[in-house]
Amino acid sequence: MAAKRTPLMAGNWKMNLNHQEAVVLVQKLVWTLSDKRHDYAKAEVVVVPPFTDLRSVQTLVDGDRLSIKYGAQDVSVHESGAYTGEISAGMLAKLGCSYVVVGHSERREYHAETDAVVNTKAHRALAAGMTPIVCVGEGLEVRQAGQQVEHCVAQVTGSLAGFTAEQVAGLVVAYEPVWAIGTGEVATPDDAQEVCAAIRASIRGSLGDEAADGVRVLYGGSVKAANVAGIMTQPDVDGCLVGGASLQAEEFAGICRFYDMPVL
Ligand SMILES: O=C[C@H](O)COP(=O)(O)O
Repeated sequence: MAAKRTPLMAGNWKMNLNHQEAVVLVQKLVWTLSDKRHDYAKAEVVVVPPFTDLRSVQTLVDGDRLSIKYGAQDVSVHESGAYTGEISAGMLAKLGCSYVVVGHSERREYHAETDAVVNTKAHRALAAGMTPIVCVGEGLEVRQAGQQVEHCVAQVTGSLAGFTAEQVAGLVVAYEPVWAIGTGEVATPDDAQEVCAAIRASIRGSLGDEAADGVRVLYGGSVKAANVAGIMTQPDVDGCLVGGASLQAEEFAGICRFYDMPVL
């Protein structure tokens, strides 16, 4: 019998909102979810603010015993030392982060992160007690050549190297087609399912049922409250990694409550 995977809705704020704005957004989000009687068993809710906001978010979440979790957008490949500007996994764990996004396409594109770098970051996060959200996804040219499955499976294989089946069962992989990020161009539910299913199948092939049935595979790319329900009907999509729409409390709360949204 396959493990039941709790859906996960993670809001990646990217380089938006200072620490004061972060507190306001988290308060609004939690209030909206509570007003709508959000069932956290139906969707885990995570915010992923910039590093500079994390202490304020931690204070709010801990002080008010909020049910949401939070994470970081990146982590250093190094454990500690003379690496100016870097943030270590230990520092993020100390701030109470549950998750760390690694290998986002914007890091791969603007900071030339390879699968090997992403793999090291994922290991750093897990070793510090946090769950990596390992991002993969194809650009437009790859999609037009019909190579999206091979491309994403290769990224997953490289990015998850060295993890055991038991570890992978607790990880999160996010499929984000680059052509759908911030463009308003959302992949169809079938597009999302095709690649998410292929990722799970490849994990099943290499690490077995425990890893494949446990790992949560998210979709990301122009997700909104209006289109989330259709995406979430797909059997291999376990949640969403949301960018722009996570900056608005009402909109992100609607995404978290995908189970009450109409399938359009
Ligand atoms: O991390 C989030 C993704 O890049 C999606 O961003 P978006 O929802 O603004 O398209």
